[in-house]
Amino acid sequence: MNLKLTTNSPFTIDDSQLNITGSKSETNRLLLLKALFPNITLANTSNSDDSEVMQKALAGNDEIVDIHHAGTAMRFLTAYFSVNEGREVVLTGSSRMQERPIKILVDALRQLGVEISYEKEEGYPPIRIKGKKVTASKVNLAANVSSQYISALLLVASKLDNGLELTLEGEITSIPYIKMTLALLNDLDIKTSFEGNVIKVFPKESVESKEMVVESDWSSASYFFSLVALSESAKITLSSYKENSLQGDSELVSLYEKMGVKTTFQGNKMTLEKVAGFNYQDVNFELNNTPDIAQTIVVTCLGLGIGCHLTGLHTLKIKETDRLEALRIELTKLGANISVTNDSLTLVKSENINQDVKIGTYNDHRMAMAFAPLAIKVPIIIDDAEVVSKSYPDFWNDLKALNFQVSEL
Ligand SMILES: O=C(O)C1=C[C@@H](OP(=O)(O)O)[C@@H](O)[C@H](O)C1
Ligand SMILES: C=C(OP(=O)(O)O)C(=O)O
Repeated sequence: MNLKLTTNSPFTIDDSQLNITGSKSETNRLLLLKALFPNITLANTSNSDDSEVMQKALAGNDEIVDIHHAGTAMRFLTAYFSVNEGREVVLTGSSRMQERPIKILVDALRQLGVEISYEKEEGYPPIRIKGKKVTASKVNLAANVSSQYISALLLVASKLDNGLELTLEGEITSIPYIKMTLALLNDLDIKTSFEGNVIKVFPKESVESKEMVVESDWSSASYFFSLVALSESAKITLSSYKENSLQGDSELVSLYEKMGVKTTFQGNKMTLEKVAGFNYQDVNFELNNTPDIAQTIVVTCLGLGIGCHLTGLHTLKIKETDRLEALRIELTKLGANISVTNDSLTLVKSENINQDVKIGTYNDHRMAMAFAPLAIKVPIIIDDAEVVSKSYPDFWNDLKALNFQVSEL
């Protein structure tokens, strides 16, 4: 489905309200923890495809489990099935998922005595897992490729007889996601420690019954930070968000202050407002902690006519697509002067943006959503627009509610 996006000009948003679905990251952690500790209950869970496949995989008893494009489901379930004694599964995914490396996690689980083999290519899904009782408790693994390998081990650790001690090697990437995992374990009174490059999780047979309420998704909120930044004037209130969030992408507040967006909090509501008369300057951001908002930010900069230099982007090439290359190709189509390296991106400021460009989305929900706010500046076409359902199924309806004209081509 191709969608053409346009807006009135100048584009203004009066005091609009939106309720955003639960965090995909928090939800997929809590779905696994609920499988280990069935007496916890969950509220405000994500309605994303990724959480749906996670839920289905945990509820089923299939010999072949297909998690499609869901990276956290692939990684977290690899650990889950590994410690599920007596269960043998083949864990697979989309063709792109079969290009996203999992060797670091498989090697770590093999250190713990788990039997895992590759069905196709060495180092990549699909993998065959023979679950076993794990008594080993020490493991080393590289921490500079994906934090999800670490979170996967941490999530199952408390159910191991002797807990788990992880020694992380190299620079630790996407740290806020590791901290999110530990915070959720701590919420369930599971004892952990994180000192230097060593993380410990202590054994815990059972937890107190408790309702775990998922905060709405900050990565999904990023598209409204961009939309407010690009508007003539705008005020949008989003729920339900916390000022002190477990999600690293809450850094959006300070990042978008530098692009003319003021954020205030009241209870579980977050209000974004365009700052009138803002003095825009080129921006330089280090995004090692917040990789998922890189696409949002660079498109905002293009729309504002400012330059940007973004670093800490080394994980982008192994996500839903090679996001650096996808950005370079699609921004070039819009007339942008863009260059990328293995871990950075530079946009030279420009006033001109080509209109009616068809944006390729590469099976990547964030390519579709990051480029959508640019319709405030020029008419734009989004190819394969359904991809948004990976994390935010209601995205196009929410844009329509903000007076975007969204028409199917
Ligand atoms: O743990 C998580 O929920 C996630 C971790 C990040 O991946 P990396 O750790 O591979 O950067 C992020 O990109 C992804 O959207 C969700
Ligand atoms: C990279 C992402 O998710 P995953 O790694 O879970 O596929 C994302 O949502 O941007």
